[in-house]
Amino acid sequence: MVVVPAKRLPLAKSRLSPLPGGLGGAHDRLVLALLADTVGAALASPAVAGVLVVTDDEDAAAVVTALGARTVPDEPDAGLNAALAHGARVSGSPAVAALSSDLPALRPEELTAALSAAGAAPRCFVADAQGTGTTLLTASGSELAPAFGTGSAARHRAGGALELTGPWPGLARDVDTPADLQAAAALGVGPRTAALLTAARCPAP
Ligand SMILES: Nc1nc2c(ncn2[C@@H]2O[C@H](COP(=O)(O)OP(=O)(O)OP(=O)(O)O)[C@@H](O)[C@H]2O)c(=O)[nH]1
Ligand SMILES: C=C(OP(=O)(O)O)C(=O)O
Repeated sequence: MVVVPAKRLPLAKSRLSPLPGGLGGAHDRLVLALLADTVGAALASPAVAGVLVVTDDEDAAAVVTALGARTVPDEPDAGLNAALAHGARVSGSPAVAALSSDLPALRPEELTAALSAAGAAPRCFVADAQGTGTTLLTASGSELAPAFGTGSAARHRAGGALELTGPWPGLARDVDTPADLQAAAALGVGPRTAALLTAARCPAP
């Protein structure tokens, strides 16, 4: 089971503001598109039994539910790691993966390969493109013990999780800033993010 966290849209991804060019004013729609493309790619991986999104945002919940994910309220309301631990508990699954919700360039094959590689150890993680953050943390027969946040790769490493590396540029490419969004677009993003970027380049008359 893959657990994906999502804050309320207006509060999430504050580093993405101000958005460039034609994307101005589209913050919530962009955050939702990033989430939906991430969840869509995860659901398309045959290695994924299901996706559970931990969120209190009704719009986000409606969109990911339509894609085939389950949702659960962020009952702890105590930050990202509490939300992930809650999702892992609620999932009831012995094999859980926490996946960042801002990976619009994620390809199902990348996640399939990373989850397969994760069989090598009880806890594994994939670092973000900068090498300092984490985009995927897996646990099988072990507590997830998420330690996401700035510098999380070092914490997950120090906590005994095995670092996985592979040809997974979309899995590593999290989007925190407008420059990250450009880098993701260069890799190729999922349909919802792509539609927003296209509309921003070619505004309706
Ligand atoms: N359910 C839930 N999700 C969270 C929480 N905090 C962060 N997230 C989600 O976790 C993901 C990664 O978190 P960050 O990259 O730190 O995101 P952020 O706090 O929205 O971003 P900034 O405001 O730019 O720092 C984002 O998609 C958030 O929506 C939380 O308390 N609960
Ligand atoms: C939440 C994390 O980072 P960011 O704030 O870059 O998304 C992380 O990498 O653990």
